[in-house]
Amino acid sequence: MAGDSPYTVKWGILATGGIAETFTKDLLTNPAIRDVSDVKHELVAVASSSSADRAADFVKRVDGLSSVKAYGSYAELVADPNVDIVYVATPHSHHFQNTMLCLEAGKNVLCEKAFTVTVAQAKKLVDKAKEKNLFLMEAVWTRCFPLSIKVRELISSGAIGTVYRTFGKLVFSITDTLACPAADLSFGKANPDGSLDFPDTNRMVSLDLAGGALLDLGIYALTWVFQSLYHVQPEASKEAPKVVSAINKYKTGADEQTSIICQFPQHATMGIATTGMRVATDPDGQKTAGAAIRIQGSEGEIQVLHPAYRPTAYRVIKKDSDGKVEVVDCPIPTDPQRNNWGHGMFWEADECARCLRDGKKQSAFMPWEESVVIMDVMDQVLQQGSVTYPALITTDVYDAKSPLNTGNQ
Ligand SMILES: NC(=O)C1=CN([C@@H]2O[C@H](COP(=O)(O)OP(=O)(O)OC[C@H]3O[C@@H](n4cnc5c(N)ncnc54)[C@H](OP(=O)(O)O)[C@@H]3O)[C@@H](O)[C@H]2O)C=CC1
Ligand SMILES: O=C1OC[C@@H](O)[C@H](O)[C@H]1O
Repeated sequence: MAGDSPYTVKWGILATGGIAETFTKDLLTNPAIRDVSDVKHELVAVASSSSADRAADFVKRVDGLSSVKAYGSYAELVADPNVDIVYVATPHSHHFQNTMLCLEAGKNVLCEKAFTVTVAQAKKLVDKAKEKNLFLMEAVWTRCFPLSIKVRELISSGAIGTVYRTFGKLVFSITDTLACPAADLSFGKANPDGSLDFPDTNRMVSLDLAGGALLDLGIYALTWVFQSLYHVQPEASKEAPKVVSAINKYKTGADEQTSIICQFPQHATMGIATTGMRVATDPDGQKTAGAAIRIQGSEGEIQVLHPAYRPTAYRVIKKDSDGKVEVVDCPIPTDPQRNNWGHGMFWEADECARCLRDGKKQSAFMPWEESVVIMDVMDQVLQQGSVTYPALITTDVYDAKSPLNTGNQ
């Protein structure tokens, strides 16, 4: 239980790329900006697989304290007794090996999405966390937003009646499509010559880094399908969906456009998740294209506005609303003491802190079982679309000396 003084969690950051920086800056904001006083966060160590200098540069970039340890290997980070929990911020390809490295060393873990490359890897991580009695959570930060909590409450309280269908789409593109009239989230990433605006070695499209739309972006469309049609169901009646999907591949072999139907026959519900890097929902960047997610019930509809991964508004349209739409803004707070920084990842950090404080090994927002079921869906989709990743990143055999852990890959 919470005492008078906040429970402090000491974080270690594994990798020094884009999202590691964003997350760490959120960690360092004052919890008071989001009305939080029961937990707080301390950055104690950062590791880069490239060099200790790179880790030290990272600490400077995020304006961390000079006492923060800067390591030149992931192994040193997980051996640091001062670290309570490690945030794994490497590409998807690395998550299984890196998270295992942490768990084997006795560290609690918050691991970036997508949790793993295969469902077998996800199950092994969960088994290891159980065996070691450690906290483990897939970092689907959107689930920890007050907006998500509110939407889940609305669904559970019957605000839109019985929910039958959810549309969710997350796309990187420059053009919209007639093929998906419902929901969307997009960025302009298609070049006039037909290529995508990433080098073939970039983690978005490289098979070596488990690239592709599904694992990077489609997971958010699935997040909303699962939050609305699965998560809110009583434990006893939860059913894994039947999955029908289609994939268009990019020249690298990764999926560039993917559509998924999740059918929950016992509940008579369906979730339609689409993702891609070639079609757009928000082509003008002005959110004029409308809802990113549509959750449709017998008495009305909840629409979550673009972007699906970091939404700041939703609306409720009741069947008998007579043209009136309730629009609810949920802005992300910023910290005036830290250059008005605030991205929204602090809510998942707070959730981790509360779980650690309360001795919980998993978060109710993103339970292990749900991470595994979603990985199973994505695994099936990749198989249905014949996307094949290299053995190095699909193996579910842990290897402390894997190049994915030592940084030679
Ligand atoms: N929640 C969110 O909103 C977001 C989540 N993500 C997720 O975070 C993860 C990382 O994404 P992002 O930060 O954008 O990626 P970056 O490429 O920016 O950073 C990845 C970091 O991983 C480390 N790394 C180790 N081996 C490799 C390798 N072979 N190739 C590339 N990087 C390597 C590097 O750090 P070092 O050299 O220090 O070891 C690198 O800086 C992904 O799983 C992605 O899905 C990404 C963006 C947003
Ligand atoms: O998690 C994510 O959300 C935002 C996207 O820009 C990014 O590619 C993805 O990893």
